[in-house]
Amino acid sequence: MDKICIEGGRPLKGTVRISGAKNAVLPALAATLLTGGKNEITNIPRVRDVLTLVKLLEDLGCKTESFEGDRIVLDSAQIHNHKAPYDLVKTMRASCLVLGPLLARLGKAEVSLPGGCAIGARPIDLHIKGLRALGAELRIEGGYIKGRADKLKGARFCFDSTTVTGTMNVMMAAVLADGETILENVAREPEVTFLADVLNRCGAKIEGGGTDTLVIQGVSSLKPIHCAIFPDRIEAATYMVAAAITGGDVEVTHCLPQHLEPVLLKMKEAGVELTEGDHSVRVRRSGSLQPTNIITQPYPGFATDIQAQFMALMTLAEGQSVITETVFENRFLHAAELKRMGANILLDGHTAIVTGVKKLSGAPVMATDLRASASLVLAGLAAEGETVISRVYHIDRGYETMEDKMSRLGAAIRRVRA
Ligand SMILES: CC(=O)N[C@H]1[C@@H](OP(=O)(O)OP(=O)(O)OC[C@H]2O[C@@H](n3ccc(=O)[nH]c3=O)[C@H](O)[C@@H]2O)O[C@H](CO)[C@@H](O)[C@@H]1O
Ligand SMILES: C=C(OP(=O)(O)O)C(=O)O
Repeated sequence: MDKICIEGGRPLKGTVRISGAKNAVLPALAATLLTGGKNEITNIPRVRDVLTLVKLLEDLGCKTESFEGDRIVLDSAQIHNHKAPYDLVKTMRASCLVLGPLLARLGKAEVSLPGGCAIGARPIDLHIKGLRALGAELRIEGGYIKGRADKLKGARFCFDSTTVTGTMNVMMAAVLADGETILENVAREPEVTFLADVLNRCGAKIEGGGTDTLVIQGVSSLKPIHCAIFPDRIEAATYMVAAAITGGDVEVTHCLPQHLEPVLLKMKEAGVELTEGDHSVRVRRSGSLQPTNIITQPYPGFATDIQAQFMALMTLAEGQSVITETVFENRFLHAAELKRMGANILLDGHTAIVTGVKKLSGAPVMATDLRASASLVLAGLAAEGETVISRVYHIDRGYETMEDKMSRLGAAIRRVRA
């Protein structure tokens, strides 16, 4: 298994270009199952999850006509298989996004219960409830969700709590259902709104993207997708923290600051200097870091996917920060690894009390999930001495060429291949 080695203590300087959003491209790829032609998606990040989902779509019958650079042309005219097998689904949460489209397009689906980051139980009961409301018959058998739907019918459904991929799954099924569907208490993340826009440009009739209620008029077919993926807000936030934690000066370009408001606010509170452009943020820090408290929330709150990176930053603040994780019940696995580097973190249920220390020291640490891994890279960049991070396949799931981007900013970081 590959490792990443970092010699810390160098302030990062320069410009970094943000890639397309992993959590936006995955639903857009799954949505190609709903159309019956040549779909074209650009600004795709070359990350492991994308490659895995493309493989899964090919297994279902899609044909990759070309996948060069950041552009894919995927023909979904012939879908001959309705089974998403364990081997392809186990590593990635987003693979469950084929369930709604398969039911809508083929009237049947067998999808292995999804994997993804081990940050909580992550049930998919709300996906199932929503699809059942549209008339699908679903059961869990042998580790698979098995479903049939002769014809999906529009319905009114209220999610018990908000779910990002759950909203996407039910929305994708509803666009080809008979009649009107009203989905209440839906997720408002930009990735959900983007998916609704992409589908609308294919002929779907979805109103309410970005609000907590979606009203969907079913249509009989969709034209192929042509879309460009918007910038990854989590990657952007990660590089902003990299600049801040190393006391550097970095221009983060090709990003959308409006997707990052709570993070920008907290960085300012922490004493980081920010200069915002329309599609960029310059991040500088010369003074000390101040402690700040954060509470993760669904969008537009502070994203849980940035909690681990922010915790790394707060380990070096002058004082005590309280970090509360409300979205996932087990998303503090990075705390134990940060402590190996000298951080002072006390966990109490959903809360982490982080008391800033003067310095972190390089250490061997283990990546446990995607954003936890990013937080260890960030801590390693700031630490004295060498940090060796193992199990970095987690990073490869969601960050495009992270070592190259960090190296270009002046980090002493290298991958040791197994
Ligand atoms: C591929 C992708 O886009 N992943 C993102 C997506 O994950 P994902 O879509 O899995 O996250 P959800 O929004 O569904 O999860 C939110 C909470 O709802 C719970 N829940 C969810 C579904 C369900 O049927 N029942 C249930 O109880 C989950 O366990 C969790 O506690 O949104 C998360 C929250 O912003 C992000 O951290 C992930 O990066
Ligand atoms: C948790 C994440 O991914 P997944 O939902 O695929 O596990 C993430 O992107 O931070």
